[in-house]
Amino acid sequence: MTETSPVTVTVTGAAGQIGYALLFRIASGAMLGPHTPVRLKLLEIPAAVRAAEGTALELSDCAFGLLHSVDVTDSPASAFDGTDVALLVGARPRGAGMERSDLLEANAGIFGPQGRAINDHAADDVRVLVVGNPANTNALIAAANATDVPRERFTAMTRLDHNRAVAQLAIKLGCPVTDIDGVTIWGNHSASQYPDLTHATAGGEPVPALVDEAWIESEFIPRVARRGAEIIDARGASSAASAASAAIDHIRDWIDGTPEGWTSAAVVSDGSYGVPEGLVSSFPVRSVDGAWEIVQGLALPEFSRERIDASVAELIAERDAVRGLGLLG
Ligand SMILES: NC(=O)c1ccc[n+]([C@@H]2O[C@H](COP(=O)([O-])OP(=O)(O)OC[C@H]3O[C@@H](n4cnc5c(N)ncnc54)[C@H](O)[C@@H]3O)[C@@H](O)[C@H]2O)c1
Ligand SMILES: O=C(O)C[C@H](O)C(=O)O
Repeated sequence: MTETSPVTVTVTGAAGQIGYALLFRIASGAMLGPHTPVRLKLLEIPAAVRAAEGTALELSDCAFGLLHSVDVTDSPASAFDGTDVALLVGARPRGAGMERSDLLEANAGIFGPQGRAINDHAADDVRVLVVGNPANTNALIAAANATDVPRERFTAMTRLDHNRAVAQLAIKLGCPVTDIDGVTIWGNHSASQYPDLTHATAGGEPVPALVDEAWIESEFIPRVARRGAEIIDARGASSAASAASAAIDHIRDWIDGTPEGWTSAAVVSDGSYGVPEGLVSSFPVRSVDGAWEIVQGLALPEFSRERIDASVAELIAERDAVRGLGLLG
């Protein structure tokens, strides 16, 4: 017997790779816990609705005790009706000959209307995670088009980068991932991101004393920042199960609180660490009482400052490009 009322979760791009890896874990209770029933709403473009309906048939066949219902639609208004948790996964991938500005414009055509639909139809306490790339700027667009929803409800995913960084460090040190704390991803979910080990610890020991700087600069940082490309190269498709797992980690921690230490998430900047207010940038964060808080007071050596500034400069350029196209509402 379940103990709480159902939570409505909307997943866009539900027929895609990440959607397929994500939906079954949500329905099994991995995201909202073993006592919370789930109403799933799957949003797809018309051409992929049939495939999403196939996924819905499989969800039914799993006989998940927590799965209250599954609706499939191509209408953002009905997909976000009453949504408590919105996972915006569906996005337009970069095609041959597309410039970055074309990609931003194509995605604005998706995230602007979805932001407005969230504004008009979602639950008052909706939480939004943007996974579809360029995730930070797509979240900025969605938030700008949801003027009645507090901006802190819009986030973008850098938890996959965070998890990659923790895993790479644990491999290097030959320790369990659970020994690692204090890792941060700063900036954009792109190759410009800064995976920062300055404040990291392993089993309580400061990491900078355990690994040499050359490894951090020439192996760790590029490996984590370019891991997406490494996966595409090996798999012939972009990361899907690991992205789905990171999305589940992000929402679970947002609702339940971060266990100890901190994690990374792209949240709307309040000006902390000199990141311009309003940009959706990755920070060290804790979730307290159901809200993300940026961890304050970390010292930033020059090496860190330069890398954060470089990634933030890319976010500013993306913001200015979409603003120039009139896409920020
Ligand atoms: N932030 C991260 O860490 C991270 C990690 C991995 C992938 N991604 C990004 O996630 C996105 C999805 O990846 P994927 O592998 O699932 O891609 P995919 O191509 O397999 O699936 C994308 C799905 O989105 C759907 N879609 C497109 N426009 C839509 C719209 N307007 N409304 C609803 N659905 C729509 C498509 O029909 C497709 O089924 C990509 O942009 C990818 O780059 C982000
Ligand atoms: O890197 C990519 O293009 C895909 C995705 O954002 C990833 O980080 O795996």
